[in-house]
Amino acid sequence: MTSTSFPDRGLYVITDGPRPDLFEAVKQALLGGARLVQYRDKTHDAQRRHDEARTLLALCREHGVPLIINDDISLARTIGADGVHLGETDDGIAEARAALGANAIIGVSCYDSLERAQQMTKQGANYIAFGAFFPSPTKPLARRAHVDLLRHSAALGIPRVAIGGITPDNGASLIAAGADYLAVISAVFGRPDVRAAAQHFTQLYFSDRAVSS
Ligand SMILES: Cc1ncc(COP(=O)(O)OP(=O)(O)O)c(N)n1
Ligand SMILES: Cc1ncsc1CCOP(=O)(O)O
Repeated sequence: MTSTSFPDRGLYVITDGPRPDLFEAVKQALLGGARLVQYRDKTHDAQRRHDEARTLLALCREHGVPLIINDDISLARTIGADGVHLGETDDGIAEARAALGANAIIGVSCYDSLERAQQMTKQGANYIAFGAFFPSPTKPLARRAHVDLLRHSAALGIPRVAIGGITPDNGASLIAAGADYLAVISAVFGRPDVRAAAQHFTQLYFSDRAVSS
């Protein structure tokens, strides 16, 4: 087992709902270089979510990669996950910090809003997420964001995550605009070779095209 720390950039993979090979898929993504994992499941009951998240945490720990729980501060606390991701309808940063402690990674969705990003940064978020930047097969009705938001939010001095319809082909433009992490569901977990898909994203961080503009 290696130690777990918050990486400074890279591929952020997010699980999405039921699949029989969930653990194998996440393992392949980790072998392909994923640097953050989020457990996102909006369908299963609490017991199943608890069991899956706990197994995923053990897997992530083996790879020294933080596990973030979507929406559910209580689940994150119960299993000792590394952090939580919060949307605008979830509990706030103060509740998450009180429950999870000073070292927890607390990420917040800011959608298309620089103002919300400023507020969340002041409140102590560890990262902010913008998007959807492209049409998302997973969340077709997701609010859309413009790539300029990544450029305009650089001065906040907080890690920035881009999400929504990201592929190896369009991801380089987001890294070039300032995205520290690319958060991806379908272009990794929807691919027949999850490890190779993750590697394609990982390579973007070493590519000449991923130079800030
Ligand atoms: C890294 C990351 N960014 C954005 C989201 C979306 O969060 P939210 O707006 O709360 O929507 P749901 O994920 O709950 O559908 C995310 N999960 N992760
Ligand atoms: C959870 C979420 N929030 C905005 S888009 C999205 C889904 C991202 O999934 P995909 O990478 O398949 O577009």
